[in-house]
Amino acid sequence: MAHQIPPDGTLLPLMEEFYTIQGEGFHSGKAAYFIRLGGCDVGCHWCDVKESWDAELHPLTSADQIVQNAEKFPGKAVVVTGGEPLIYNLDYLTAELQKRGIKTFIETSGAYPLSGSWDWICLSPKKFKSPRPDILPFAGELKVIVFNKSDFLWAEEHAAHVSDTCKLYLQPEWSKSAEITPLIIDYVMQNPKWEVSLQTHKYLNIP
Ligand SMILES: C[S@@+](CC[C@H](N)C(=O)[O-])C[C@H]1O[C@@H](n2cnc3c(N)ncnc32)[C@H](O)[C@@H]1O
Ligand SMILES: Nc1nc2[nH]cc(C(=O)O)c2c(=O)[nH]1
Ligand code: SF4
Ligand SMILES: [Mg+2]
Repeated sequence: MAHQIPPDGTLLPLMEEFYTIQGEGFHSGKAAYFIRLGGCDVGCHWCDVKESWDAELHPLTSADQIVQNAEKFPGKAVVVTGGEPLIYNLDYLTAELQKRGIKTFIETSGAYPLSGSWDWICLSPKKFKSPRPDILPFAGELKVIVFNKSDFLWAEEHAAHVSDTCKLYLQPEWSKSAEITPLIIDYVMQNPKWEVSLQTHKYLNIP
C-alpha cells in the first residue's frame, strides 16, 4: 500500500533519527539531532544514502513524536535531511521545534517548494534535478558537491543567484575525494570566496 501522507505535515516518513555532530558545511563540528526523511527522486548516481530514496520503506511517524525525541538531547539544533526533505510540508515540524527553542537546519537539493521555518538552509544543488530558482535567496550556505571539473562552473552559476551573505562551499564527492580534493584546494586558493567543506563525520567514524 502506498503511503497516504497528510498534506498538513503531521505524519512524515522517517528513515532514521540520531544525535551526532554536524559533519559538513557552516555548522560543522556542532552537536545536532538528525531527522532523516525517506523519499527522493533527484537520482544523484553518487548519493551516499540511496536507501532513503523509496519513501514506502520508511514508516509514517508523527511529527509530535519526532519533536519529543529531539527534545531529549542537550544540543538544541536539529538537521532535517533525507532523502529530499522538501518533498514534504515541513511547516508543522519546524514550528513545533522552534516553539521549544530548538534551532531548525535543513539539508536540501532545493528541487521542491520551500516549506518550514528555518534558522539555516543548506542548499546543495544537483544537475540531475535543478533547484527551484525561488529558494536560492534563502540559502544560508550553498554547498556544491564536486564530482568532476565541470562542477566548478555549475557552482559559479548558482553562486550568482544567492544572497550576498550566503556562505559558499565546495565539497568533494566522497568516492572521488582523493582525486578531487586537490582540485578543490587549488580552486579555493584562486577563488577565495569559496571554502572547502569535508564530510568530517566520515573521517571521525560517526553517523
Ligand atoms: C544525502 S543528502 C540529503 C539532503 C538533500 N537530498 C540534498 O541532497 O541536499 C545530504 C548531503 O549529502 C551530500 N552528499 C550526498 N552524497 C554525497 C557524496 N557521495 N559525497 C559528498 N557529499 C554527498 C548532499 O549533497 C547533501 O549536501
Ligand atoms: N554527521 C553527519 N553530518 C551530516 N551533514 C549532512 C548529512 C546528511 O546526510 O544530510 C550528515 C550526516 O549524515 N551525518
Ligand atoms: S538529492 Fe540528496 S538524497 Fe537525493 S539522490 Fe541527491 S544526494 Fe541523495
Ligand atoms: Mg550524510
